[in-house]
Amino acid sequence: MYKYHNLNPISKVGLDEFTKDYAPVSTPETADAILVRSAAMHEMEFATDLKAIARAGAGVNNIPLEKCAEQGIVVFNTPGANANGVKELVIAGMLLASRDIIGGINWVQENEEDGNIAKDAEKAKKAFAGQELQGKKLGVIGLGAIGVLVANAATHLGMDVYGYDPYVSVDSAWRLSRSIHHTTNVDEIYENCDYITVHVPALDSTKGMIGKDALSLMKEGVIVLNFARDVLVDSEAMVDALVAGKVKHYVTDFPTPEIAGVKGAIVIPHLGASTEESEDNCAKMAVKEVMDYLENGNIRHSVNYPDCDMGLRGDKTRILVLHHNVPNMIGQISAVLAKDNMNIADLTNKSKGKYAYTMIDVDSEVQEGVVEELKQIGEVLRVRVIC
Ligand SMILES: NC(=O)C1=CN([C@@H]2O[C@H](COP(=O)(O)OP(=O)(O)OC[C@H]3O[C@@H](n4cnc5c(N)ncnc54)[C@H](O)[C@@H]3O)[C@@H](O)[C@H]2O)C=CC1
Ligand SMILES: O=C(O)C(=O)COP(=O)(O)O
Repeated sequence: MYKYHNLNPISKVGLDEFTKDYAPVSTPETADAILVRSAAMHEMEFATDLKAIARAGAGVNNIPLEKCAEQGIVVFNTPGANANGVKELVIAGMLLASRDIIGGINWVQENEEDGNIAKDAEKAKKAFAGQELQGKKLGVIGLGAIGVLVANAATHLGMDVYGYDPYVSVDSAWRLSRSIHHTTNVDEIYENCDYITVHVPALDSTKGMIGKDALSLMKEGVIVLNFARDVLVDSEAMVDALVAGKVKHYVTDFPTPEIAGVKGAIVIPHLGASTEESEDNCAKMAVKEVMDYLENGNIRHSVNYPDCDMGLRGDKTRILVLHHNVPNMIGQISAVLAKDNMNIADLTNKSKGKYAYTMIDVDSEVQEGVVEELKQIGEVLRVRVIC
């Protein structure tokens, strides 16, 4: 029986994918796998039983990826599974920043007792007029699962869309509408666009990317949208730009004490992926990833180990070795197996950055002594045998 622990509430539709071989546990200490959304895991200590963490979502900045890799814990995410939910809220964010929908609705609520409200609304409405999206320039920074959907949708609203992503994947490039202008210089977006939306992960290289310098290049009255992570935008610089009117609206999905309440900021409490569909999609994908890893050792959509797939285990014994990506690992691993006269039926080795993964199917049982010898190989981080 495998055990899993939910660190955040996870959609039941996803959890229903677990077979009868899986049981939830109320604390993470005995879990084989943890399912998580945005809960902060950086301060957590991980028990030795823990083999996998699945982020039901995209951003993994709440998880200590390297610490997990060093402990042989594979971290998964669910790329694209909540992208449509975010895309729709970004479009809503653009509309909220373009028309004073919030001001108008507030006016109606404040005047709900007014028996003459229909007539008074016609007089009041000029205070809430706005602009249209059609014909405006939109810059999309980061053309991954979300950025591509936002860019394509915006073209259907009649926007003139510019995309920037120096690491764009082939898949994303294929999905991108041909009418989107590809730019290789992000400054072009800052200088020319009326709306700028950021869809990059929070990395050391992206933190603070929308700071004083970027803001100074932008057009007067620009609208900036951030549905990716708070740290991408330098709060102090953004508050100054809002106060000065340089940025007309900053629409963000990430409330912080610095930004909440600042005039011109439209702040949403991290609702991008909070739709039934996104929650179900993410949970289903996360559960499937966990089951395939625990039962077959296959890794798909990991963010700290290479993807590696040998299909269903069948009647073979499968040895899984998580190790550093250094020379002579396969030689040392197969030498241990050869010493014990074990026949390798199939072997796959993949690497990703500092880490690598070797999957081996053997025809015979694996003795405990062999597992111990494999663990003794320097640079091996974890050995698991499924039989
Ligand atoms: N508000 C919400 O509820 C949600 C927020 N997110 C956030 O949005 C981010 C993006 O999500 P996805 O599109 O699903 O991820 P993704 O991994 O599909 O796309 C990210 C893209 O950013 C690009 N990129 C990386 N560094 C860049 C840079 N310096 N400049 C330009 N492009 C760069 C990558 O090449 C990739 O194409 C996530 O990392 C997460 O932080 C994701 C889902 C929900
Ligand atoms: O998937 C992401 O990166 C998100 O930001 C969504 O977060 P959530 O699962 O709604 O806590």
